[in-house]
Amino acid sequence: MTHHHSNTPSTPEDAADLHDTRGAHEGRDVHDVHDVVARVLSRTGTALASTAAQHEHADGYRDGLDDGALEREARAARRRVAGLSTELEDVSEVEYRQVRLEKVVLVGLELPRPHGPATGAAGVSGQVRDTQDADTSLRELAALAQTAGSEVLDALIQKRDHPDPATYLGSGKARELADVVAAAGADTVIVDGELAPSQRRALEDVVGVKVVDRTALILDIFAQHAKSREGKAQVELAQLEYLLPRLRGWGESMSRQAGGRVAAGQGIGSRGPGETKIELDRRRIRQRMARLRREIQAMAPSRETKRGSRRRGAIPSVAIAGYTNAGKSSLMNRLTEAGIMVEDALFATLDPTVRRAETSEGRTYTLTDTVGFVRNLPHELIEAFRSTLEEVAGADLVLHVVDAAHPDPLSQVATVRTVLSEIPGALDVPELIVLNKTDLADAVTLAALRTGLPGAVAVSARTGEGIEELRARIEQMLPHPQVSIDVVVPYCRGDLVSRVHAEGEIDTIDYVEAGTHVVARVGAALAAEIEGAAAGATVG
Ligand SMILES: Nc1nc2c(ncn2[C@@H]2O[C@H](COP(=O)(O)OP(=O)(O)OP(=O)(O)O)[C@@H](O)[C@H]2O)c(=O)[nH]1
Ligand SMILES: [Mg+2]
Repeated sequence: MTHHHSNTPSTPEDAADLHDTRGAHEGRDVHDVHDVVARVLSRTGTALASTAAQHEHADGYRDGLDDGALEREARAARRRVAGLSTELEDVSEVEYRQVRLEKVVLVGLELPRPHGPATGAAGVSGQVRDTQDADTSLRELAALAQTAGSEVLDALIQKRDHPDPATYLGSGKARELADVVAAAGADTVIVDGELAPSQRRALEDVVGVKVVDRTALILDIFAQHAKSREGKAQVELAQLEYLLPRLRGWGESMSRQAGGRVAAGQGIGSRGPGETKIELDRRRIRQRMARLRREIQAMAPSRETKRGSRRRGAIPSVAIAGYTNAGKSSLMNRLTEAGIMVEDALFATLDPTVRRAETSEGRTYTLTDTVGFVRNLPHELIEAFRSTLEEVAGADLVLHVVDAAHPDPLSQVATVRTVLSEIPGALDVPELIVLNKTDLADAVTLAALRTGLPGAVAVSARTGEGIEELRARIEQMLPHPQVSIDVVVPYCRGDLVSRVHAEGEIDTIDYVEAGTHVVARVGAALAAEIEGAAAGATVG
């Protein structure tokens, strides 16, 4: 991948370039909207109903097989089959913006840091940081594109103060991009940012191939990876949310068309005043979104119940969070010996997985793997995945996994914290930073990270290095059971003694005639149960 760096500032001609090119698109857009909206809305059922069968099927085979291997195989197959589309992928086709199996050219802007000095006197170090940042971001975009199944042919970065309102890139750079695209034989351009519908159209006009933005790319990956009913519904909701304002863009041209019809004496009274086809579509999409929201909400209670029962049983919960590809699933596998899919791809995990694990003292806790975070995570997705992300807010401890071998781990940490700050309560949960991939990270970087992130534990999920220390730190940081008991549990209630071993902290244990004499600290619920059993024994 070559980077064409350019310091060319935007020129006045960029602004002059703002000619209206919409006329050329009108026919195509109108056609697509009819097609696409019809297709979206004619789908029988939603993700919920139509994937239920597939889901049951998967459930039947779940245990005893390596989920990871099966899912990896499925994904590889999906990547090989062009045009194979599940109903969810239809939604991204709405934007005719599917990204798999395409040959792509990436383009990014190198913008001044938002909180840095505003003028050119930014200073050398500031400039260097910006260049690195643009680079890291573009490299990540390349990884995202590959994850979506496309082939990255080339990449381009332009340095600007702000995106061009008309074409995102300056017009000169856009023409350069057109040449690169033609020379490379690419069929798609992916922009490392979010494009307004008009920018996308204008840029498409210049480069002559389809243009996709970062948000659409991430949505596409999520659509490919969503597996559970809830995950699918969440992604569909996010896609419709992304689609809605873009329909409005098309709607303007369609309203003009409708206006023409009205002027020509057609269509008056056929619908309410001003009610165009697009408004009707928009309303129906909103209705569909409302239904998805209801469905997602209806799925939430089962998770609430699960969480509630864990609470009542006083089993502490630990959530794994972190940037995508940091090694969250690998760490989960290490800590639980579970077969969760690990892949060198972004967003390998979309559905929260809960497993049982034990601290160094043998205390049981639940461990939840969560969806990875990424810079500029589309807000549509944060919204749609809110209930999933709330797992983090409900946990007793967050393991924040950091890829210590990444070129810029600290900005990944900042991104993760920004996303967490959007979930009420998530920042109040105690956080343990886990510096992962120590087998790859160099010693100097690692030392710097330990200084920058005091209290962090360094591990390698791959080699197992540091895992014992991590288990010990988890033991320390989990809430400790508060109720002291000093009881004799009758031998017929061995189950209660087992629970003290799993959930509580035992000071002494010995065996007397009446039963097991336990001095320990346990949760309130277990304490009550044990007292009851002990009292019952005394009375009986
Ligand atoms: N060398 C090395 N590689 C690791 C380590 N931990 C994870 N990896 C690799 O990093 C890649 C990503 O690991 P995952 O566990 O899938 O990462 P994740 O954070 O779950 O990623 P997403 O679910 O995609 O957000 C895989 O190729 C792993 O094999 C480690 O300690 N050392
Ligand atoms: Mg994962």
